[in-house]
Amino acid sequence: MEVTLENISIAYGGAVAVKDLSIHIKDAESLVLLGKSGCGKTTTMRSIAGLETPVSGRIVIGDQVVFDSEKGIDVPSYKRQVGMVFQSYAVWPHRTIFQNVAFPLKMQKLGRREIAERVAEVLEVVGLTDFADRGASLLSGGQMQRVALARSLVMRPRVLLLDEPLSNLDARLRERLRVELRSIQQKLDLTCVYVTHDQTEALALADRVALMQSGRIVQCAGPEEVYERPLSASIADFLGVANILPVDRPLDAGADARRFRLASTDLPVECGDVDGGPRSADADLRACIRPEDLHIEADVDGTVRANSWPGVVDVVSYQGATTVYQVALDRGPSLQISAPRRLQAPLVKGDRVRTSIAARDVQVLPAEVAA
Ligand SMILES: Nc1ncnc2c1ncn2[C@@H]1O[C@H](COP(=O)(O)OP(=O)(O)OP(=O)(O)O)[C@@H](O)[C@H]1O
Repeated sequence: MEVTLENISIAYGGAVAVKDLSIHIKDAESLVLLGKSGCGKTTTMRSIAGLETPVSGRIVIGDQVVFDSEKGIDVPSYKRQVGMVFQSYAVWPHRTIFQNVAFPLKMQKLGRREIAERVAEVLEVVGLTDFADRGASLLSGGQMQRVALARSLVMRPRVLLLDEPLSNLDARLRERLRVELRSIQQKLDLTCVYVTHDQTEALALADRVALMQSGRIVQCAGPEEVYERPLSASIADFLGVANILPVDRPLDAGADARRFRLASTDLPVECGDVDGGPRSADADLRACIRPEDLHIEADVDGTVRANSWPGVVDVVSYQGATTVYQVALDRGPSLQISAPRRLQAPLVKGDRVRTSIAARDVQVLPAEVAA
């Protein structure tokens, strides 16, 4: 079922939490709202469920207008046929899994046989068929979250809203359930809106990621696009690009829009030719460099070239599959470099090294997306 938000604004007292937000979610699409705490993700999602009343705008689910500030339409939450799964499972410990999942259908006064069939169907989807008669207090966190999911799915919602549903689980379980959730969403062709501040989770679960900052969507695209081509340095930062370095234009840049130097240094840097390079009108520019794109090797000559800078190893942190180095560049900032474990002649703190990067792996971006 499609969902459309048009010019939604939501305020608490005088403070605006969501600003003139518009987005169209396609049928069977998984849209992830991603952003820092307080950016308005939950508030946006709750407005779809009818748990927040926008001050202005329009919300349409399928062909039903569920909210329209101008026409005074505000369909109550229970009539919107929207399912919700939260961080806390809200599972009743003294009931069996079957009873937990059957509860909303009982409230709808469905017949015994239909309830049994529908519960069996969703327990199979979430992989809990063999646990139907088990008391909910005996479940692990991951199983409880699956019960909560089953209880939402059993209502056959038109849209499923998930608010950080995995954040109470340990890292390994979270990874597993992430893949399971994605598989269930695709198998059932569910339209989902998923809220998280975890970028890995967002990329893994999304058909499209909507990045939010201060109540606005600042970029909305497929996970690969968002990861490979963030629109601003602050988005890149949020997506885990560890080296964000202010840059200036060199005096001799001439017509070459790809040439810069790291700010307050004489270290030249060249970026790739993505979309013709950064616009010269953008004043506050940052070079965004991923630690895994930087190359590190022992150095003897100490010369400075474009994208090839000498420095000294400050920190070595062995991390299993990779080793992370912090290198203080000569007359420049520190860089974080992640090197594959086997390709490396051992380097230790205090070693003189050269760090280099291909121009295509340097993105020069404005600090923020223009408001
Ligand atoms: N009930 C409320 N009363 C007053 N202000 C609120 C209320 N709920 C949210 N806010 C404010 O609205 C803004 C957006 O909050 P929201 O919960 O949507 O952010 P979020 O991105 O989901 O953050 P988190 O990841 O921490 O849940 C925040 O500044 C928050 O303090």
